[in-house]
Amino acid sequence: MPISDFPRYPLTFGPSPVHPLDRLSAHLGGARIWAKREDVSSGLAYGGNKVRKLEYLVPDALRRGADTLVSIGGYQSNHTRQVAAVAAHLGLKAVLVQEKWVDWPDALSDRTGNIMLSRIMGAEVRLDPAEFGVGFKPSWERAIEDVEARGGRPYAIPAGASDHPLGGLGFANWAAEVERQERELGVFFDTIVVCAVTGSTHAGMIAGFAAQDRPRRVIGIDASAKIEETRDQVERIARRTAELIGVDRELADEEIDVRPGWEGPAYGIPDDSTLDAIRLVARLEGVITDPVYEGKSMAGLIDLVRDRTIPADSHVLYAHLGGQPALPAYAGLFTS
Ligand SMILES: Cc1ncc(COP(=O)(O)O)c(CNC2(C(=O)O)CC2)c1O
Repeated sequence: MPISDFPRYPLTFGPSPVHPLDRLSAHLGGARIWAKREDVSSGLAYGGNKVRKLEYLVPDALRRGADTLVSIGGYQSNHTRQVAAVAAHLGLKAVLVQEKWVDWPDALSDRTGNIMLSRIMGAEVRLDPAEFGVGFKPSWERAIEDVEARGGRPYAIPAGASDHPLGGLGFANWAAEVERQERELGVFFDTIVVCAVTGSTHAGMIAGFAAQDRPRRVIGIDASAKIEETRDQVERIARRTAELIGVDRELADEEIDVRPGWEGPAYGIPDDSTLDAIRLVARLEGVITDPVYEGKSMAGLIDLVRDRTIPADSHVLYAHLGGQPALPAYAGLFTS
């Protein structure tokens, strides 16, 4: 059924803003670059892309009578922080498993940034030594069982709210919102660039745009350093979401477009291109990106515009998905 028929619990202030990045565009001398700002779309603890996804999971959780949202991420997960915020907003509890996804030499990485915010919002934060991986983890399954054992009613939200039957709907709806904003702005974004890790942001966009008439490229920039796993996750969720919202055709293989935007050694570790991208867009536009996610997708965007993979006559829309609250955990990178 069409995306508009799915129950949605509004958690944003309305459509996220779309605005041009004219100084960055001029600096690169190619395509006209615009940004759509999920980082300033909600009043819930600095927002971000997961609020969009949770708009479609919350009705399901409330319908099931859940009293505790249970999710998982790394120590500096933006996703679990957003789960904590939505739980607080709804009067629910939150149990968050925070695994050691990043071997980062900052002593405060499990006590500042996102994880600090989750504690301030009253979430039960469980540190776990397990390494990076976006699949279903034993630590998360134990947390669900523990909530049940103490008489609670858990609602299980996987990493990034991605590998969930409703995980792609948030950004399928985002695609419909973009189409409405294009009419208001009098522009058509032939290319979208978005960061991908657990995959349902990119996947939802692919499915949502496939339901529209005009074709466009939706390029995912992998930030996991496990690009084949990311591509598989994006493809599976995109096909499942397209079927769910009634797209009347099969997605073509080339619509699952995931690319490496950086050459870092592992998830959560920024490389020089990431740091260069963070500083460039901050100094040209006053727009802040982070070393784990958006700095990498911004690095990918810059490369694609510079090498004209995105043609000079394009209008490209950069999806800014948030991530700034993790910056204090990487403060050592920005001492000058
Ligand atoms: C700021 C930001 N930008 C992009 C992404 C990637 O989105 P997907 O997981 O939907 O692919 C995240 C995810 N973050 C995860 C988290 O635990 O925070 C799910 C990995 C993100 O937080």
